[in-house]
Amino acid sequence: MTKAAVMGSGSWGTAFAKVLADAGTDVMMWARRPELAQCIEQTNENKDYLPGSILPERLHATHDPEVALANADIVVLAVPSQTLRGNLESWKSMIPPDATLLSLAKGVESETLLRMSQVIAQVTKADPSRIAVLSGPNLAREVAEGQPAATVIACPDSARAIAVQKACHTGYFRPYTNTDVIGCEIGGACKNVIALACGMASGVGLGDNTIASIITRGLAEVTRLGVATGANPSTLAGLAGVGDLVATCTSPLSRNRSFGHALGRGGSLADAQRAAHGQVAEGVKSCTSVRALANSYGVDMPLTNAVHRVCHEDQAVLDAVQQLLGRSTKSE
Ligand SMILES: NC(=O)c1ccc[n+]([C@@H]2O[C@H](COP(=O)([O-])OP(=O)(O)OC[C@H]3O[C@@H](n4cnc5c(N)ncnc54)[C@H](O)[C@@H]3O)[C@@H](O)[C@H]2O)c1
Ligand SMILES: O=P(O)(O)OC[C@H](O)CO
Repeated sequence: MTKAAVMGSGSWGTAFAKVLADAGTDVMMWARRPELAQCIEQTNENKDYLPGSILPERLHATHDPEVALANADIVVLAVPSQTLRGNLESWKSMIPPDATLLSLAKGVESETLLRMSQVIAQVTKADPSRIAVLSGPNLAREVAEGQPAATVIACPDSARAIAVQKACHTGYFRPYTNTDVIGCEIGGACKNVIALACGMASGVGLGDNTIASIITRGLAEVTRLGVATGANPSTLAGLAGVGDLVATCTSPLSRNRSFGHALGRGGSLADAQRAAHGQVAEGVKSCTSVRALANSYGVDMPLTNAVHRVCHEDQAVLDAVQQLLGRSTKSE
């Protein structure tokens, strides 16, 4: 029997732990707060992050990372991208030496501009063949409800990707394998920034033509960055690229889109943060690191730059829209 440790009990950590358990994998979830671990263990529900979703009996929770990680075949990293390094520093000595390390986080580290798989390799010294990422159109609430969804598991070692695929394949969750870790990670981190832009546009009252234009031109700039950093462009035309962009940019369930919407309605960054109820909208921080990464490769990302100006340079959304439309014309 495959054993998975899911390190992080937020919305996606919990929903993905449920997928693993539904697929027949033994799951131990780690929660940062002892009271949340106890509540999940006693009630089979994560009342803070996924209220109303009943978790399978074979899913257990603990506050002790040593207990969670013991004998794990798959270690699922389900914490925000900006805390992953610190978390791994405290967990690395407890991680079984041959476990596959699977990242769920969608971001680029602020200080180093590293993707999550690079952070994992740097901190744990694990060979990259042991490091996998999972990314796709996977809004936690829908997945927890058992609504059909597909995803991508990318790992340089195809045998490990297939083992993870088996561990999380259910009647409603369909994972595809891939070896393009870079493409999946760039797609996942950048779509959050583009979803902020879509939320901002809808917040100021703009309609579907605008949203479709942002998604399409967003995909163009994400693909430029992906190709520059070594991704296969076809990955970005797949579930981890266009698939996740469409889900995140159009769904009211997306925290990034909702956050952008609140800014577009005239709220401050602090207001939008309060409305997120402590949940992470990764694009707010990743717009800075994605912009810096793009600059370091000489890649033009006008939408990402606009999101950065609104989030961190106090530009009004309508001024950002005007600035984008005022750029010189070019071919598609
Ligand atoms: N929610 C989704 O629908 C979804 C889907 C796919 C991917 N993701 C990605 O998965 C990652 C995790 O997202 P989530 O939705 O579970 O986030 P969340 O905000 O719902 O939960 C984050 C979890 O991390 C914990 N946490 C926060 N700060 C921490 C710290 N310093 N140390 C340890 N734990 C800390 C919180 O207690 C919480 O359990 C993000 O990168 C997100 O982009 C989310
Ligand atoms: O709620 P968001 O904006 O963090 O997006 C959730 C997922 O990444 C969608 O695939």
